[in-house]
Amino acid sequence: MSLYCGTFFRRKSFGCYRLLSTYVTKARYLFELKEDDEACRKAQQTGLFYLFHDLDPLLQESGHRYLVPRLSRAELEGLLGKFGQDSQRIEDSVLVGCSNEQEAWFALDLGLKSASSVRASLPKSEMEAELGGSFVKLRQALLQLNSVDSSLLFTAQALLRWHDGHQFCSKSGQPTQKNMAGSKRVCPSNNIIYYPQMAPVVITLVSDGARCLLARQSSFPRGLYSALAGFCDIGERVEEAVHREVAEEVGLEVENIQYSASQHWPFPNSSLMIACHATVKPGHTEIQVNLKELEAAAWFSLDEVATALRRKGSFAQQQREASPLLLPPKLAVAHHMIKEWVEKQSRSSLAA
Ligand SMILES: NC(=O)C1=CN([C@@H]2O[C@H](COP(=O)(O)OP(=O)(O)OC[C@H]3O[C@@H](n4cnc5c(N)ncnc54)[C@H](O)[C@@H]3O)[C@@H](O)[C@H]2O)C=CC1
Ligand SMILES: [Mg+2]
Repeated sequence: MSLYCGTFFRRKSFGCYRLLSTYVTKARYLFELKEDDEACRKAQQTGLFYLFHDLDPLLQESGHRYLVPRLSRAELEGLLGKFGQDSQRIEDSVLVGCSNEQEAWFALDLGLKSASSVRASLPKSEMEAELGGSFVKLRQALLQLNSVDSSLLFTAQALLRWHDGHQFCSKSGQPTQKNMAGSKRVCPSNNIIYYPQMAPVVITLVSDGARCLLARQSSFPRGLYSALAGFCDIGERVEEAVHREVAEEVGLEVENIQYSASQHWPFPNSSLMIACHATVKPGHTEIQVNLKELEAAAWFSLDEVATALRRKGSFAQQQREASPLLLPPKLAVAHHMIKEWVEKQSRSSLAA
């Protein structure tokens, strides 16, 4: 195999060369690590490790941003040794990605409570002192992380949480075993395989052609409005879930459902957010808020939404300034949809 401008050439069985892009090579490598425990164990020798403590990632403050440190195998073994743990503990880690050069990345939680003494939760503050960083709640750190780091940490946290919650087979009650990469767990007594799961959620930005509908739950920060979101029911198509959720939450019927984007969202569990735009039937714009689900919902004009999008400063700052409308952070798919709607409306009002 030779490396050429980030692209691999691989000999095919019938003798000619086929071009494999860096992306394809990476995808095939990750697939191999998930399927082959020995290959994954080998990758742990040269890989890098993200650390967590009870699902909080290790971060280092740098000005107004957070950096995400990664430990080499030698550094991790040194740390474990200081806390009386041997390197076997490294096999609890889960695979979260790899570099273009096939350096595998893993996440390891050293703070989860476990009945076993070999899997003891290591003391948080002593580890922080040793590592020169802090284990920070991911939700709190969201706005100070870049999008690449946050996406990796979202995946890592979701996978670690899933393993923590699936230690036992729901049929036999026996302990399940993780494969080396952490892409599944198996019950040795009946061979049932458990795979990490995400719950599909539809999130819909409803428009009446001139305004868009935004809503808030009582748990949202003061002033924050977002698009309508809801978990898909079992057996439902995405379109059906969009129709039902909008009807349930604001009492409206929608049409012209258009897919926009998707996002993995780890809070409070792992959801696959499926973002769609939709319109209401002409003349049918009267909102009837379901107060069991929402605190308020309202139509907002292009001007109101565009002004809120342009506003700079943190949530806390905007709340202090009593901004009339706060929107979800850039990292959330809801922000992306609202921005997309503003751009489309602005283009059509210019063209008119
Ligand atoms: N990334 C983003 O831009 C946004 C993400 N979200 C996320 O979307 C998710 C769904 O939004 P909600 O309005 O709360 O949903 P929702 O409108 O379906 O209401 C939540 C209720 O649905 C029920 N439910 C059904 N299946 C569930 C499941 N698999 N997990 C948990 N609850 C389930 C529960 O009774 C729960 O109280 C939330 O986790 C929220 O964090 C919401 C808005 C924006
Ligand atoms: Mg909802």
